[in-house]
Amino acid sequence: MKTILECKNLLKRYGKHNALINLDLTLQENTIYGLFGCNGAGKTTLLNMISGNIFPDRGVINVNEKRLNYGDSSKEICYISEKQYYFSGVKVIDLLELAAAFHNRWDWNFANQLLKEFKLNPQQKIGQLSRGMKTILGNTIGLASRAPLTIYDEPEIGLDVLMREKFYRILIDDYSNNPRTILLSTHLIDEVTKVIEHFFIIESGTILLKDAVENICISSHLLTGNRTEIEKFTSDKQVIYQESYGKGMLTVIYDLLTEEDKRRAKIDNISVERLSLQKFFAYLLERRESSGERTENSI
Ligand SMILES: Nc1ncnc2c1ncn2[C@@H]1O[C@H](COP(=O)(O)OP(=O)(O)OP(=O)(O)O)[C@@H](O)[C@H]1O
Repeated sequence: MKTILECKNLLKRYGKHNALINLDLTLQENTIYGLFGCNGAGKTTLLNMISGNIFPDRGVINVNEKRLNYGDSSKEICYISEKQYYFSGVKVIDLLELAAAFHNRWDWNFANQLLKEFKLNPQQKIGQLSRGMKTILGNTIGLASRAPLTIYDEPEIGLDVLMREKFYRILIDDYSNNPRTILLSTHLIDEVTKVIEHFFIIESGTILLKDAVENICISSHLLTGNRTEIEKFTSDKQVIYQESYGKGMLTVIYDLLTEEDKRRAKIDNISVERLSLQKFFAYLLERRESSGERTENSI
């Protein structure tokens, strides 16, 4: 598979604070990715950098093997951020025309279909749209651009659950007919688990974990039971989180369990549960928070 985006050793400093440090990220063609991280982890800084809005203090960004230089914004990328400011006096149709002029693969038929589907009036001024409708407008541009790399920063802001489901359904349908690379940065991890194929977790400005969603589904387990039994059981496993209560223990592992492991767990009275990606993420970061592994990245 071809690489569409490569970020190498990115550093971005704001004063003494490193918003990004030693950050490497590679995205392949025709894949949907999730980007997750706590508030202030560096997601928006990274996405702004990829889309050329800010420039790294160090490191390299290549889009389709072409280096992104200072001041460049790649036509291969459509970046939709709900934190972006749209001129309030501009009409919906004017913004779509601007986007259409920039993106070579723009599809007007699809854009008009989306306006109807989302009940967006093309003649309405952006300043008159509700918070959710502004998000829908951004999401519509991202979809109709059909850009080789489409990046959404929190595409769910202001949307009710039905609208979020509708957006993700349309995204998947359109992606299956028009494959491209999509990067979704969101806090609603469970909602995108069915949409994304791979994910990245960013913490304190660097990538903490990357994997296929499928691997998390089969490898993340929550074990509860007697402390001594759990400690024995997990001695050869990758432990993500551990918490004792009385004689009991709760442990999260990131490992495949064999049939023999499952038999042993049953005999030792250890309960085994699969974890959702969102829960796994919460335990992973909770451990780092409580053990002090999570630090302020300053050099
Ligand atoms: N313009 C700026 N000036 C100074 N510090 C900044 C600036 N932009 C971001 N930061 C800092 O960089 C760090 C990363 O911020 P960023 O907005 O990338 O996080 P995020 O992961 O997108 O967070 P959230 O989920 O809350 O949107 C934070 O500590 C933030 O305070």
